Amino acid sequence: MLDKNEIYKALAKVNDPELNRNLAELNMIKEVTEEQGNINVVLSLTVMGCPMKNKIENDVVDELMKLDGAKNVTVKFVEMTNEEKKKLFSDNKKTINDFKNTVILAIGSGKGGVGKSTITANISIALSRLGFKVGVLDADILGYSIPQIMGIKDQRPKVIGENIIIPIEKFGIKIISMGNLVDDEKPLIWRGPILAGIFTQFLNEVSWGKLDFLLLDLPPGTGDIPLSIMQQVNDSKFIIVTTPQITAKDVARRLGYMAQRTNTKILGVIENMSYFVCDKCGEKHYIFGKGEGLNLSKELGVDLLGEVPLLKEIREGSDKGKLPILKYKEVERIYMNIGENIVNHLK
Ligand SMILES: Nc1ncnc2c1ncn2[C@@H]1O[C@H](COP(=O)(O)OP(=O)(O)OP(=O)(O)O)[C@@H](O)[C@H]1O
Repeated sequence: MLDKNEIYKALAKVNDPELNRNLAELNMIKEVTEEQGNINVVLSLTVMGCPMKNKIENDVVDELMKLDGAKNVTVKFVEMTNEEKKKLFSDNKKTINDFKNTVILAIGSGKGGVGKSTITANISIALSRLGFKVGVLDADILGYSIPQIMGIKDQRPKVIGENIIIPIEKFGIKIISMGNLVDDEKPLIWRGPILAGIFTQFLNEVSWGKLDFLLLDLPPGTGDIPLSIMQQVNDSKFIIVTTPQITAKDVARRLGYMAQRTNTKILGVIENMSYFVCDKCGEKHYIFGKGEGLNLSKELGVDLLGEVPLLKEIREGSDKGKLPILKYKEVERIYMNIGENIVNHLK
């Protein structure tokens, strides 16, 4: 006869792949019986048509068959009662994510249109290529552009029960954006507190799973929303994006000071649209000015993490939902370099 505790311990090693928590934590183990090595398990699911049913079943069989004396495993599924579902969702509401081992990088710019979302999307790929599990939270709730840039405009995240959202996955990156939840044609007219609430929901009610990096694409500006985000996310690190233009740098510096006042560590500055290399003469032209990214980093006492040139391929790739890092060698080199710099600065 097998030890029941051992069976429960083995079952606790199996995760629900969507909710990223184990079967015991989710109260999914309804019944366990065992006779002469034949183990019968009854598991309760949120919905009977759960697409992860087969995966869960296989994982349970794999784990239980590892036990000494296990001869055969049968898994049956039943559906949770409404009461059980309610309890599951309310229990998991605040605790679904554990960011203990996640570096939260807030990417902000101060001035709008300097390329913060483009940089967020491309460095998510760079970090993923370096072997990290990465999520992107588009905190620019009203002015979202991540779905367009990452080519997921027509996708919708799955919602389980009342309050667990499964992020969209593209290129191995988990992504959530308001743009995938609303009708693109209609203007959004929410004010500060509602926007802050949506951000909190994105953070707590999206099932992010185990992430090494969560990138927050902040809205432009130095107002309420970036401030409330910095206050809500303990221990986030800030990356400031600017162009070499004085006006962009001045607003970026204000954002930097705001970060410092809220005790948010600034990891570094990325200068975007630094220069343009002429197709014909091959020379660098400093269209928006020169060196202000470096100046800003010095003023804030941090490093310049990289300089991204103004490239037609970057603009075209973003407009078409085709990430330029995946298509152009030169762009790949630049963003991979920034990804490596980020990692090195965290060491
Ligand atoms: N290095 C670059 N070279 C060419 N075009 C770029 C570059 N970086 C960004 N762009 C283009 O600039 C525009 C603005 O970029 P993006 O949307 O990323 O800026 P943002 O700072 O996130 O804007 P917002 O303030 O609206 O959030 C986009 O059309 C994008 O394709």
